[in-house]
Amino acid sequence: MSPAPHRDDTGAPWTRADAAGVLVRPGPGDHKYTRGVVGLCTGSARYPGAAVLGAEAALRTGPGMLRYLGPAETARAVLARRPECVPGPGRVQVLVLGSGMDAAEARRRWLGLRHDGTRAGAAAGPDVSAGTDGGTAGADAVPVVLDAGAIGLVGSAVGDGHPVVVTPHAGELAALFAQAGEGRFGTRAAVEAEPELAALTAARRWGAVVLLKGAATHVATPRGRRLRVEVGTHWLASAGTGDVLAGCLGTVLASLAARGRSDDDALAEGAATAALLHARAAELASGGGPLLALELAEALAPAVAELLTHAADAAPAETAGNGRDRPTP
Ligand SMILES: NC(=O)C1=CN([C@@H]2O[C@H](COP(=O)(O)OP(=O)(O)OC[C@H]3O[C@@H](n4cnc5c(N)ncnc54)[C@H](OP(=O)(O)O)[C@@H]3O)[C@@H](O)[C@H]2O)[C@@H](O)CC1
Ligand SMILES: Nc1ncnc2c1ncn2[C@@H]1O[C@H](COP(=O)(O)OP(=O)(O)O)[C@@H](O)[C@H]1O
Repeated sequence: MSPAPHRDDTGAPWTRADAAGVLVRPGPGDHKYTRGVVGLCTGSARYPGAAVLGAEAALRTGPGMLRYLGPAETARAVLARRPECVPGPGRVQVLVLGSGMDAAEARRRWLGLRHDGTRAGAAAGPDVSAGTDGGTAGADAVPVVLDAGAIGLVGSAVGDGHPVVVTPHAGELAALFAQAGEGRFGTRAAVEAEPELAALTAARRWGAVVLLKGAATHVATPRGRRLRVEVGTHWLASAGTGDVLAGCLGTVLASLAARGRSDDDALAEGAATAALLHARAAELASGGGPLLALELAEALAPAVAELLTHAADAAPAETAGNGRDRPTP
């Protein structure tokens, strides 16, 4: 007999109160390294804009630090827009890989990160193998967000012991299934017809948390937990907004990892929280009309502020008992 469903097992909407429990306001005891460092390995000569969008989004969501781990020419574009970004290797709490690159380039970058990280650690490489305590690959491997060109690396990253969130749109998830020879969800139409089931099937198949993008966002874990985030506005359906989501997600997960939370439930809650921030930022940036992806990224900061204010104002009963950290006032 299957266990009785708990509240989230039905794919219930992830609410502002739920999301508010995931974010924290920095306190007097914090410094940049207690708040979470995001590593972005995104963008390419073909798609430098994706790196800029992801960096803007990660920074506007409020990390302690953002490291950019891509090639020099793309780093120049990122730094021209955001001098706050720190280029080059160093310890990170989360790695975001793949936005704005094809599968071959994502694989090359992934192999390079693994090689540097395992061989020389934080001093010489981006150190994707070591967690907050500088441990070795396996239990301490940092959480990884796999987007766009990197989605096909999910088996490799999970196999290496990384907690993984993979962020496909319907076409990318269909391609992943098709490459694995699994026909049921091998077309975009099939994924779009049953998005929640497709996300859940993928989460179980690959042992990763899946965030399936679309008109609604579906998050699923390998153990069957499902969360759903409704869109703020359909103006969000434009090029580059997925790159923004990946950056935002990196920061939310880095904050959780810095607090010692990178289990699948934490990743799923972080993913749903990033989707909710993204949806709210879209409403703020759109104001009822078209939005640009860069403006969407900028609107993440007020979306975070709004959520933290909501958390501070919420009655204790609204967030008590859900097992999550309460934000510090
Ligand atoms: N600013 C930046 O740097 C940005 C960079 N970006 C980066 O680009 C990379 C690729 O991302 P993506 O999701 O677009 O690619 P992908 O999954 O291969 O989808 C291709 C599918 O689309 C379809 N298709 C194409 N044109 C179509 C049309 N006119 N009308 C209808 N269908 C059309 C096409 O169908 P087909 O032509 O084959 O029938 C195929 O199925 C990725 O790395 C991402 O991060 C983006 O985030 C944007 C901002
Ligand atoms: N019809 C829609 N209404 C609202 N949001 C949408 C719709 N279609 C897609 N989105 C959202 O827009 C974003 C697009 O991401 P993605 O497809 O990766 O685009 P890109 O690769 O161009 O950045 C996702 O967050 C997705 O959930």
